[in-house]
Amino acid sequence: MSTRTGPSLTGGTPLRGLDEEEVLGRILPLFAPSADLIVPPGDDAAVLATESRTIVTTDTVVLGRDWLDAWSSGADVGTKVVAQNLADVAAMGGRPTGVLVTLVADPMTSIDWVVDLAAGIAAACQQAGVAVLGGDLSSAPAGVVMVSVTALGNLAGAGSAPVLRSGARAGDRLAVRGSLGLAAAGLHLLMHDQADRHPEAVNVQRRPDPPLEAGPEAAAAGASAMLDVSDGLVRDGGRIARASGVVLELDRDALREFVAQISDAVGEETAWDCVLAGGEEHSLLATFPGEAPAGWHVIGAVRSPAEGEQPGVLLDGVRPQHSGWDHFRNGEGRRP
Ligand SMILES: Nc1ncnc2c1ncn2[C@@H]1O[C@H](COP(=O)(O)OP(=O)(O)O)[C@@H](O)[C@H]1O
Ligand SMILES: Cc1ncc(C[n+]2csc(CCOP(=O)(O)OP(=O)(O)O)c2C)c(N)n1
Ligand SMILES: [Mg+2]
Repeated sequence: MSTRTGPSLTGGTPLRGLDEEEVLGRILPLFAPSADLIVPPGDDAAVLATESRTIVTTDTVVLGRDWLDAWSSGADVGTKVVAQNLADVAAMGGRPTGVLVTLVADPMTSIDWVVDLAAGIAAACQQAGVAVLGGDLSSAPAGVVMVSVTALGNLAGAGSAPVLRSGARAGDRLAVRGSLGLAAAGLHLLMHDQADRHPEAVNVQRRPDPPLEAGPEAAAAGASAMLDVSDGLVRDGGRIARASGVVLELDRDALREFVAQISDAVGEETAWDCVLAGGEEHSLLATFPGEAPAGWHVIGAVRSPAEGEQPGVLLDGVRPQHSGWDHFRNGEGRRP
């Protein structure tokens, strides 16, 4: 059953009924002008005025791997791929400034879907005060649609340091800003045709809304390490642990409030899986040498590994069996 609103990927006029200029003519007017954009989209490259060190990151979504047409509209896909990228900028302690967008699509893809995608990208960028700098269009074999976004950002001030994954130290507090498990619960409900059981979770799966302001705030408050939770709390926590050479001790009691938000909709056991291993949340996970700033939930602590112990994540002292998301292991495993 389709729960998507908006135009479907197929139907109506296909891209192959237009030329590239006509497609761009439908898309480019949707993007808001920006005072910092010295040369806007339309020339060989854009020129953006910047004041500080530049952060740059990229993330891609693929039809069938990251969304299904029955679940998500073009605007949902555009909102999500922008959010994923801006969360990576925030997780370095920076503020996003601009995005580049590449669409690679089967020529049978509907122009109405593409315009809806661009509208989602435009709205997400406008909400975050981010300029669309341009992008690229290319065609793909039948059934393939892919959207890739590259985001730029600034560190708070000239000479200011980014917050890396490697700075967590024994004695730090581990804290999260934003929700945990909602996007995964939403995915679970969409897969089981039960979207009406938790509309908010389904909305987070379709349109994550990362706490972007909290990234630079955490940096200013002295965060020692930070990342956004894209592949699951245990998996992403493991990245901080290994990069920093520490053990992250998760406190099960502190995670119960996140489980409680979804357990009625998906059941207690699945709710724990969603909180510990659910991807696509794009909340921020950070370590702080002192008190965590207001709005952050302390969910654990950082300690040095015992002799012979590997860096990693423990839940109430036990290594959780949650592996989280991996594109190659979770993919369909067919030979190309
Ligand atoms: N194909 C690639 N070529 C070069 N670097 C890559 C490639 N894929 C990922 N990386 C880099 O590896 C790191 C981890 O990537 P990823 O797991 O996608 O991070 P995130 O979850 O923050 O998006 C990032 O620094 C990213 O830039
Ligand atoms: C059709 C479909 N299958 C599976 C998923 C689940 N899923 C896709 S990507 C992902 C994890 C995060 O994606 P990734 O591109 O690795 O983000 P990054 O870590 O690079 O930020 C998850 C849980 C989905 N959203 N849609
Ligand atoms: Mg990535």
